[in-house]
Parts: sequence; C-alpha cells; structure tokens
Amino acid sequence: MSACAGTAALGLPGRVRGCLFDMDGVLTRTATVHARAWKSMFDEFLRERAARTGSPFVPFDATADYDRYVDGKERLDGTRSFLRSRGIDLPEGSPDDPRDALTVHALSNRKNDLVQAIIDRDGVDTFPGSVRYVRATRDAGLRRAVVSSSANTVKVLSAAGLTEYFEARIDGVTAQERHLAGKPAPDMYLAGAQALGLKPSEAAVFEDALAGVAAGRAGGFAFVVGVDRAGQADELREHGADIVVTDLSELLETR
Ligand SMILES: O=P(O)(O)OC[C@H]1O[C@@H](O)[C@H](O)[C@@H](O)[C@@H]1O
Repeated sequence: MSACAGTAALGLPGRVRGCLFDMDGVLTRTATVHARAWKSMFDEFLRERAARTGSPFVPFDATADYDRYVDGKERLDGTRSFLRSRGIDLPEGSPDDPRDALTVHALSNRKNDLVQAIIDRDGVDTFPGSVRYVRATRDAGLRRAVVSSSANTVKVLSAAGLTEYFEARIDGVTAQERHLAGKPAPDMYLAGAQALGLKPSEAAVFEDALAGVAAGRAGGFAFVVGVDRAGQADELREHGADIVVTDLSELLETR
C-alpha cells in the first residue's frame, strides 16, 4: 500500500509521510509509573523540608502537579519546573551527587532509581490500541520514530517489545548528547523528523503531555494528535492538538 493510500484510513492528512510517537503514556503505560516515582521522591523531600523549616507539608499532586510541571519534560527540567512552582531554589549540583544531597541532580537521580526499580520489578505494559496503530502505520508504508524525553527509552521500548517498530529514536540521552532543547521546545520532534528524512509539514506528532503537544504545535508539524489519558482534552487542544483521542485505535478506519 502506498503512503498516500494509507493515510486516510489512519485518520491522518494525505501530506503525512511519517509518524513521531511520544512513548510514556502514548505507547506504554509508563506515565503513571513516572507520576508515582515523582510523587514518592518529591513527597519525601517536601516532608523533610517542612519538618526542617516548620512550614506545612503540601504533597505533590500526582495528577495536577504532574500534568502541569513534569509530564513530557526531561527529568532535570521536571525537577526544576516543580521546585519553581513551589518557590524552592536548590543548587543544580552534578550528576554524581550523593542521593541525599539537596540538589536538582540528586533529587532527579532519586526519582530515576525509583522508576528503574518499578520497571525492573513489574515490566512495562503497552496500550494495545497504540500497538495496532503503529503496526498499521508500518503496513501503510509510513516512516516511524519515537521521540521521548525519557533517558530510559531504550530500556522501556525493549521491556515492552516495541523496539523493532521504529526506525529512529530521539530521547533524553540523544537530546543531552546533541544539546537539544527539551519539550515544550520543538527541537526533539524536529530532530525526529530529520532522522526520518522528512520535513515537519510531512510528519504527524502523537502526544499525551501538554508540553509535548505544545512542542508539536511550535514545530509546525502536519498534524498533532493529542492522546487524552488523564481527562485533559480541552488543555491538549489549547496547547496545540489538532485532534484529541482517548486511544489511537479511534483513528483507524476499521477498528
Ligand atoms: O526520567 P526519565 O526516564 O528520563 O524520563 C523523563 C520524563 O520522560 C517523559 O517521557 C515522561 O512524560 C516524564 O514523566 C518523565 O519524567
């Protein structure tokens, strides 16, 4: 099947020749894993801080704080963004800080330990509708890349059995290596399109995070699909989604 013949059946405009998929929350059920790990790490930090300063302990909200400040962003950006929202200023520190240091890097490392432990223990579940959709894009001859802020992308794709579906990967590791600005900047998605040999006007973006749909909008991509896993359809549209679905299978002509 040619790409053109396939795009309508995939719910995509005819100009689309490739798909750029976010991973956590779009392909894999790992957004909730991240949210739990962020909450555990920040609550421990906030509780200790409250006890030290005599101020009230206000826990991290795994829905509201996660969606607004952390979801879709690179780990260090997520840490900085949430701390800023609470008016907390910590030194950056460095990647090899001890876990109990009060630095942006140490808190981020603690959160990563928790995520990796959960993945190692429980494995990774996929969204079956997303897997069907990715297969359909492959069968239609569209190019496919994963564009994820996570530095654990290789590990998660492998645990989920999805590695073989993607021709290119731009993730938290490649972003660091190439000094790409993180989402909501469009740079990672632009790099994903480039890796597939496509212009932004030929590629569709699939995202569940507000920062991610904003990146798709900022990059001038052909189509931005918002995947609503958290009851935030209006916010996804406001941040840049052209269409919002609750499952990628909704885009398929024959479901
Ligand atoms: O800590 P990691 O695995 O590098 O992931 C960073 C971020 O990656 C994004 O994909 C997730 O939406 C965030 O929740 C996560 O915090």
